[in-house]
Amino acid sequence: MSNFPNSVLALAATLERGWASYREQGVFDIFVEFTLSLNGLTEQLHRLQLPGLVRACQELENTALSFYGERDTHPISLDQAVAIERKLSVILSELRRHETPAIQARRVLDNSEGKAAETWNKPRRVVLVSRAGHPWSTSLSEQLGFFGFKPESIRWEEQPTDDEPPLAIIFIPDVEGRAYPPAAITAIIALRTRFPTSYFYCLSVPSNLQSIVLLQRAGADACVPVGNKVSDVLSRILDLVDMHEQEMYRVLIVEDSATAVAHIRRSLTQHGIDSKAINDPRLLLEVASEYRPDAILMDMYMPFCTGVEVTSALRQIPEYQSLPVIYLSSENDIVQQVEALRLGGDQFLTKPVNPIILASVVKTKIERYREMLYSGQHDSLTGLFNHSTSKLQVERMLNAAQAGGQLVVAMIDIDRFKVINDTYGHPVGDQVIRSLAWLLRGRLRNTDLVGRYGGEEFLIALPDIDPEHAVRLIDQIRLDFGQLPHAHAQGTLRVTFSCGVAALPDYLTTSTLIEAADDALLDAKRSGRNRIVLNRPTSGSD
Ligand SMILES: Nc1nc2c(ncn2[C@@H]2O[C@H](COP(=O)(O)OP(=O)(O)OP(=O)(O)O)[C@@H](O)[C@H]2O)c(=O)[nH]1
Repeated sequence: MSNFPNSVLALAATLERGWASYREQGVFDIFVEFTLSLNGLTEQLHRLQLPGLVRACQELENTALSFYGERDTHPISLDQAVAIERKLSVILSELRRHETPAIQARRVLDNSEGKAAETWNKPRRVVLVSRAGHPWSTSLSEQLGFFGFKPESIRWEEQPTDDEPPLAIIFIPDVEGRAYPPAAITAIIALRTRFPTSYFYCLSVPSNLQSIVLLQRAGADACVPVGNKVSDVLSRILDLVDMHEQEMYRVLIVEDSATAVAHIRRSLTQHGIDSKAINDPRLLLEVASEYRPDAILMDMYMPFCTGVEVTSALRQIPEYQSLPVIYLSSENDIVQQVEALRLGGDQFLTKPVNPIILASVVKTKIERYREMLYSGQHDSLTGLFNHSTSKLQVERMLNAAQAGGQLVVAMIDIDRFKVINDTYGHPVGDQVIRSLAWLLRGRLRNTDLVGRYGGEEFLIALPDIDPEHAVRLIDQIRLDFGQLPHAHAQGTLRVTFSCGVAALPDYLTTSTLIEAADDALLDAKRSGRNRIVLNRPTSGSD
């Protein structure tokens, strides 16, 4: 399990220990603890974008919850314990199996110059299953390969040779829109049994409940309806492995009671939520600007001032206007509670707070808050950072680069894009933009910035790499993009892009770096397009 973050390893170990001690003592409270840590593990896996493992954990959670009962129904029966144990051991052994770097979405960049190997987005294995080789299998395989996946095509009756669970299995029926025949269901069950944690897609499923239920029972996670195009399927798979790993939720607790803090932090940790506590509200702004919380748990009555006063002051500061604030108090007076909410709080929880309610309120508030932040910072067509956030990110990367550090900025623009729109229509143009976004996201490291700077223009920034190395890397992406077939009503078309590059220390500020990359892009366009130009000033810097 060494490649998982420590928090996942710790939760998995807690889960295993928790179950062992429940089996020994059969006590209800230990069973509750066990389900709590299971929920925490599910959250963590969700954040790591491991849908198969999430699914397995959710199934176990459902089974455990169905045996929850009351204090006097514990210990549960042997049959029930065995049912839990079977599911638990699948999860734990799958976690251990991921010792290989497969889950890390990293790829080792070519190491031809004897440089230390750098970790890049690793291609992920996707198994395509069809009976006698299907045109979709060939086309999906080709496209997946372009986006950095490792496709493997097999027949219904075959099994993949590699024991490592693939990221996804895609089952393709012979005939579109017909109920899956028994032989297909048998093949799905066999694959699902062997790879319980891979994400399982069944394509061209007729839109009737009977077919969908049958496939779900056999093990399908997603039934893709008839009529979906290859690009729709591809987009689902790319969404599945969105390389941007979610950061842990962060909660700042403002509470003067050390006992209450310990209690709250314990509940949050069990749900995979990070927290920090301060006992003096006067420290709030300083700590918040450094810790960047996703929510604040605010005690109502503290020695220096009340939680309501702090919250209404916080709401005066633009960057904290929509940060969720949840009050904690033993206040039972409804009028006081309503007033507290009117003055800027989002929710009121009465102490002592039930740990499950606390975690679920915190998670719901944070999810909404992050969604709101996400839509303000991302472009809806590609999911990439939008113009202003991309610039802000370059600024951050620049600040993070230590003296003598490296940062390469590149501006990419699709060639003759107007002609593509005019000839094939806007939807085809949109798909070309999305394809380039996917390709860049799949090929670059998690630490690199990929933003949509304008209509058909992308801004990327790569830290810790020298300009020549970055140019070679982007140039390879350029060559591969030029080979990518884009579907339109009459067939496929090929598209190219041009790119301009500038780097530290030739240019030292965000605006000069971007301008220099833009100038180089203009040179690339002027000198014939479909090329990359590095802006290297002959003397000095800006
Ligand atoms: N389909 C689609 N088109 C867009 C989008 N945003 C901008 N465009 C179009 O992109 C085209 C950009 O065209 P130009 O700036 O003239 O450049 P070009 O045709 O790519 O030519 P060169 O850059 O000189 O190679 C315009 O026709 C815009 O309408 C978008 O989100 N979707």
